[in-house]
Amino acid sequence: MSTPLRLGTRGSKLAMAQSGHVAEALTAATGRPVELVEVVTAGDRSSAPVHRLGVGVFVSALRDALTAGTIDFAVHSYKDLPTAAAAGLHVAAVPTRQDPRDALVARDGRTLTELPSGATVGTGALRRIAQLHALGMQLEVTPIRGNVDSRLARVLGPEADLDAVVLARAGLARLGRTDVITETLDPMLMLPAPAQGALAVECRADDTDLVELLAVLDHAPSHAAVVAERALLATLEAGCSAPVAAYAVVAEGEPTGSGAEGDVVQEIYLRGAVISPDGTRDLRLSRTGTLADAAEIGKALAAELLDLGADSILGHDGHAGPGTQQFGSTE
Ligand SMILES: NCc1[nH]cc(CCC(=O)O)c1CC(=O)O
Repeated sequence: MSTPLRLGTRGSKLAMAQSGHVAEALTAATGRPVELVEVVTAGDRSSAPVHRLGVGVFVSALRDALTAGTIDFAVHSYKDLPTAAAAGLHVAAVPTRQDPRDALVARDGRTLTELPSGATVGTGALRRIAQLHALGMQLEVTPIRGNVDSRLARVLGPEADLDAVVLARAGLARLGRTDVITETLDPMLMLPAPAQGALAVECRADDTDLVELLAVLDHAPSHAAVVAERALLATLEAGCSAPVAAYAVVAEGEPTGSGAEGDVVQEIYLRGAVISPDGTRDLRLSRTGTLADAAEIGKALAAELLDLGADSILGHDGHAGPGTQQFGSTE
């Protein structure tokens, strides 16, 4: 029996669930045993709003452990990874992505359109806050943080103080809690975060045997979708807590004309959005291309959004943007 591979993971229920799935899948595919090693990150220790903690709060300690060699590989929620490449590290696989859409969990089984004006909706992400305001439903959007259970308790628990919360469907799915969802939100209304629902399996770039081994976990269409979404995010120079949304769908396109073999080309459809936190400015565009051009599609869509003024929404042009305004109050 070979020595177990050490898989570094955050200790939250969600992180443990997703790392456990990856460990099982790797052992099933390769026969290699995997042990989970818990690593505490700054994001776990602080209860400040995520957009105040800075990029990478959930991943830096895991990456430090990888670099130091105390773990062999790590599983991250891909949307929590900063877009800047990490020196010496490599994303060796993106497993099949979960449904990336956001979910509404509301009292009395309500859907979004059934929420009365003034209904209180909790969410921590600027992207969701912005899109909830953009609906023009006069919702009272309340910033919340914490793990999935504590967020659900704000609606479902004995001390419930909110009418609804919005959170990633993927997180609920990994915890086996999709039963509480009252509506899975249409991406045309609530476009997900870049890479939401996807995992990144990361190891040291020079650990070539492991890079090769982990590749069995990769799902090419999921990987390409994430590449397109994150190219958009990186080109906008925005982080995981910016009011930027992107969602790529990979589908088989029309067979290309003459090919006797009837080549089926995989097409990628990317939609991106930049929304001001108060919802008054809302830029949304989409674009299609081939799978091989995933990164270029993301960059091109970001360039189009910048042409429309995304910069001023993101605060890169010296005007007030998310970095310079105050959020966190009940708007
Ligand atoms: N920002 C927190 C976070 N990071 C990853 C997930 C779970 C969903 C995923 O893996 O994309 C969540 C919870 C949420 O957004 O509700």
